[in-house]
Amino acid sequence: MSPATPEPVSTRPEGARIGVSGSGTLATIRRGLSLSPELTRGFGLTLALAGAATVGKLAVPVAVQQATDHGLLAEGGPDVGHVLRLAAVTAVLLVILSVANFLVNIRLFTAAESGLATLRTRAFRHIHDLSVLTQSTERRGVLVSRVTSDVDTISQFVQFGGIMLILSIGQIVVVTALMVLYSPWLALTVWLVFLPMMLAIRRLQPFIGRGYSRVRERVGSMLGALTETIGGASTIRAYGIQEITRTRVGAAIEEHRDAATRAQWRSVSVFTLGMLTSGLAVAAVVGVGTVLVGRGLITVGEAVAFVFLVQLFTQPVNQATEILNELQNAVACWRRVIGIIDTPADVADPEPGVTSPRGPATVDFRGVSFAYPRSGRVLHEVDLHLAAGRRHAIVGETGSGKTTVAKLMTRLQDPTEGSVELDGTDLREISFASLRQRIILVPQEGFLFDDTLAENLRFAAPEATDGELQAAVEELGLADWFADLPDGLQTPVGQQGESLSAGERQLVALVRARLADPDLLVLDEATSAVDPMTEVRVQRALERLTAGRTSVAIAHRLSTAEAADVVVVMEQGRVDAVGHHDEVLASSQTYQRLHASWAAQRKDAG
Ligand SMILES: Nc1ncnc2c1ncn2[C@@H]1O[C@H](COP(=O)(O)OP(=O)(O)OP(=O)(O)O)[C@@H](O)[C@H]1O
Repeated sequence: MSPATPEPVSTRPEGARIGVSGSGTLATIRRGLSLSPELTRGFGLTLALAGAATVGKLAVPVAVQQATDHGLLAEGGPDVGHVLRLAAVTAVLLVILSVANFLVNIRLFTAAESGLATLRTRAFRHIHDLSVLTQSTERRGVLVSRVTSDVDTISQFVQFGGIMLILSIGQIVVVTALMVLYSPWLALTVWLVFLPMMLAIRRLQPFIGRGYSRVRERVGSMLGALTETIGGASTIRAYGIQEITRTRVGAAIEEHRDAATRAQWRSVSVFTLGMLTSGLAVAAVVGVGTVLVGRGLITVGEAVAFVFLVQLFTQPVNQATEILNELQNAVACWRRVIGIIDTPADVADPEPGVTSPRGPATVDFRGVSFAYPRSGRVLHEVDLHLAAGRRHAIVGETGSGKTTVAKLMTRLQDPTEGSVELDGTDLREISFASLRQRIILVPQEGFLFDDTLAENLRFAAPEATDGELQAAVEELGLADWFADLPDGLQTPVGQQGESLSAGERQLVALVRARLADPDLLVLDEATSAVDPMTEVRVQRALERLTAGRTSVAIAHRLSTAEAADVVVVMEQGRVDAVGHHDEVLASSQTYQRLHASWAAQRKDAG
């Protein structure tokens, strides 16, 4: 089999896709609650307060019945005193009920906000623990939407829905009990009118739930499309592809609108059904109630109280349907957030991890093969030794596996087969903290945050004083560049460093690496051209940075390969040759080809 042919390999769950939890509704709620313990803390008291408030709602219909039967229609004429006393007691009860309601709301808000902040933090931290590869299987916007808008939806449900669902059911039971007490026949009438609607809603529920799940997915895709477009604004403008981009974003927004409209349609239909049923129930109560009063089976007060009771019955029935919608929606979101938390961190911090002692670093690849998910092998049984304190350059055609080697060396990914060792210890056994002290990857485009230069440098050494930052700059021979900056260390770098030139951003990355002071420095050499003055500065800084340190550069320039102590030539996922520039130039046809093409380019440029 030729090396270029992808071989089927049994892969570990490298870069596992971030999925959606597949557990059932109850299991999802249970898991969701266990991930945010604040949600259930003190729930008993909240429930008791809410229960008292619910029972308190019966005060009005009971007072109406009592006032009618024993006040207005009292034997011997209306008893105003009795009615006023009843009104006073009811008013006091209503004040107590309002205070209880207020406390319930405050307690729910507080619990929901702190519980969901915990969930957000957990999900966010876990995204960070996932391998770069896993992260890149999802569009960034989709992940953002899971941590933000999905958690918001859960929050809406948890704040009101959860407890309201319990209370609504409680209210239906309590109201039914009072109705049966007043008149079993009228109670039966109300239930008979509502029963078909309740059954219909049960059948419609899954349908509504699916609608909301689709809305959540579309929110994620829409955010994904929007963040990509905003992040790639300059490329879009440069290639004049605004129209295509607008169409893509437009399509995502349109799909969301469509899904949201459908979901709302379903939910409004159920709501309307509820309204219609409650109207019919009142009509039925008035009709049947009049007959029953006429036959002397119930009192006038009881009949009037029933109109209020129907309302107290309708409200939770309608509310319960709405809350069930919200529940479906929240469970869909919970599944998505739990999906993040349950995605295995395939590049995990070992427990307990070994601390690798500082000092000159050697690296060994032993029979390393690697396959990306859904790709064939891209590295084939690579054996490689990198000697301490030497400058290495990895060269090869595009796609030959240079970056993959760098990712394995820095443990951004683990090998599918074989092992990578640092001073004889498998990288998988070394704690992240120790690894990050010893190995640093300087990417082509180091990420800069929208802050000052000093704060961006401090990402490598949070404790560093301004003096130490300044010293690092000087050590790399960049004092002249620094002197040119308008505000020195306090110069703002702009969003993603856009206020600096590409070359200056490379310099910042090198100073960061100097501050981190690793034993092994892995450099993805920048391919973007910079002005000659900055180029000289970059080269000078690189020379100083790599002096006496084990370094590996993914070399895109002939000069880097020529200046290295050791050149590693990659060819279609295998190591083709290792040696000094002169040696590999003599022995490797791949290197000869690369060299010839570089030399031609240099001649053209000159
Ligand atoms: N995330 C990924 N998923 C699937 N395949 C990938 C992924 N990243 C890289 N590859 C494939 O792995 C192979 C090696 O890629 P790698 O980036 O290591 O090559 P490279 O030599 O660094 O290339 P370049 O010089 O263009 O950066 C290529 O065939 C590439 O298409």
